[in-house]
Amino acid sequence: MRQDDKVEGSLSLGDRLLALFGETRAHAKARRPSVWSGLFGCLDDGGIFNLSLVALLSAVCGTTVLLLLNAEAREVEYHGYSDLMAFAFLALLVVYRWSQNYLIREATQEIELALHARRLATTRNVLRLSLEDVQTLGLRSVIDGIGAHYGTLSQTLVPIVAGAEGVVLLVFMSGYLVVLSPMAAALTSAVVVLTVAGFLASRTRLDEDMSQAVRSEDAFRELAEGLVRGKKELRLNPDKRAAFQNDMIERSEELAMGRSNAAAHFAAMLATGNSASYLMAGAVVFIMPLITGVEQSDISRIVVAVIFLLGPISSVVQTFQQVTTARFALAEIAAFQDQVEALANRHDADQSNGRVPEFQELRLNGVSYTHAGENAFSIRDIDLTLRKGEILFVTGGNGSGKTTLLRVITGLYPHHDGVIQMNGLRLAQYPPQSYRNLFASVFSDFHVFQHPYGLDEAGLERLDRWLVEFDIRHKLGADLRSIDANALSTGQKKRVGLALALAEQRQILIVDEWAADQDPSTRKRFYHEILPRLKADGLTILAVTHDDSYFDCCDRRLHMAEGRITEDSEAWRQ
Ligand SMILES: Nc1ncnc2c1ncn2[C@@H]1O[C@H](COP(=O)(O)OP(=O)(O)OP(=O)(O)O)[C@@H](O)[C@H]1O
Repeated sequence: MRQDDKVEGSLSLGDRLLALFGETRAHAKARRPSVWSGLFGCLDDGGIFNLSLVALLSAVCGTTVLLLLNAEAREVEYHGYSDLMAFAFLALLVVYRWSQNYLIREATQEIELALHARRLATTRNVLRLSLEDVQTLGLRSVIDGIGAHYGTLSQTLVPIVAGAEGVVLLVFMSGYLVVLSPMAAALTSAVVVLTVAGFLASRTRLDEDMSQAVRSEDAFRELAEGLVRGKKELRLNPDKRAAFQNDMIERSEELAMGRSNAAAHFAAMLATGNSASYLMAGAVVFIMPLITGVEQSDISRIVVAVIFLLGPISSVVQTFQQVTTARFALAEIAAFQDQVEALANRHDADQSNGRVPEFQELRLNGVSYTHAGENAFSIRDIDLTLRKGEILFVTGGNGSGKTTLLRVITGLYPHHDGVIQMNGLRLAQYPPQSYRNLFASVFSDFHVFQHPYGLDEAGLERLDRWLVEFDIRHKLGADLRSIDANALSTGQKKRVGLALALAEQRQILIVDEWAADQDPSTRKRFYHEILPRLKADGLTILAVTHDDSYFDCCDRRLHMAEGRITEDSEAWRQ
């Protein structure tokens, strides 16, 4: 089933079940139903109604098993063993098992599908975001927002659904207890009410503990990443290693404290809830006969009923922890979803893959862009013209703004000021996809995906040819639909990156210090053979380079310093 269609449309059963968790998403409240309207709204589509019927069936079976056991225990004394009762008992057990299994399976499946739809919608929105928005969100927040929090939530689903079923069972068994002994029923209700009240009273503290634990986890995860990424530096320098280890110990302690504070709260609740349950059974045996003069045979039946109640009570108490965890994860998911949605709606309404124009000329007049943050770096007053078939080099010192300029030109960053014209037509601040379709790029922080997305059979053939050309084909498997870039050196990976970019057959090629990691002969071939050949094929090339011995291999060179173009020189071939 495709969930995409459900995302914007009516609420699915899973969404309605999630609403029962208590949706905390601010603007979602307008769209989503309250717990009760969510519940009753479901009666229309039969979803929750069906699940409620199965939960009732399960509770009726569970209670009847208890009733039957109590009745049979008394009958055996007078009339002996009954085949019919034994058969009824087994039949009830079978139905009980089926209904419980069905309820948990169906409910968790529906919720997982709803979560899948949300994850999909958020992923879609993240794909719509501009590069600067994704950089603002940060890698970890994206990974958590579409991954980790969903994992946490998923782990709580089975216990929560089982707990919900426990609540229904509890109600039915309590009803039976009322019939047996109103006094015992009152004791049971008192225990349940006190446990729930205790949980609700400490919920704010629990939420704070959870937030603290999550913050500590984030900090620890960052360190754990450093443990792998910075392995070389740590391995070579014992002082660095010791200081890093101390930091890890501190963070780990913080994490342990955060987690154990939350666990301590739950433990106290669990222990109190369980002890109170046993106290309740004790009161039935030791105190009730003194107060009410109840008969011994009735006491036995009440005790059996109370013992049967202990299971659901304990399961409901344990569910509190899961519900808190689930609500927390859901709130984090919703907050991220809202943040991404707001960013995605702010601009870039263009989602079309529009017709790619025939590139003739790109002109920038007084263009500027400023990075986010305090004292952020800007590129300013950029004037440049790029014509079809040109090779344009951008040079300049580290941090002079070359990469930033390339990202503005490609539309990855919006231009904050000035005018960009393509073939004489002014571009919007966030240029449309049809414009971005002009470019293929190998930025210095490029990524090689596991699969060459976007390449059809003809594209794969082109990729194959370029890989052979760059003498890297033999390092990849026979089937280019799967690429393992982890086994490649930095220079080799860049060759694969360039081959992938060229296989896309775009009109403008952007390369950011591509040759920096290549051996001298490959570098020479790149500047003296590959670039001229691409130019001859009609490609326009925009390259950032520090290779001053090859500065003559372009048609024009722009030099940048402190975010401005300080030189724009033609005819470097003279
Ligand atoms: N995402 C970002 N957020 C904030 N500042 C940034 C960001 N990316 C780059 N900068 C800043 O912008 C400035 C220019 O960076 P840029 O990468 O454009 O320089 P560059 O000329 O390509 O440098 P290099 O030759 O070292 O690659 C730097 O001071 C950098 O710190």
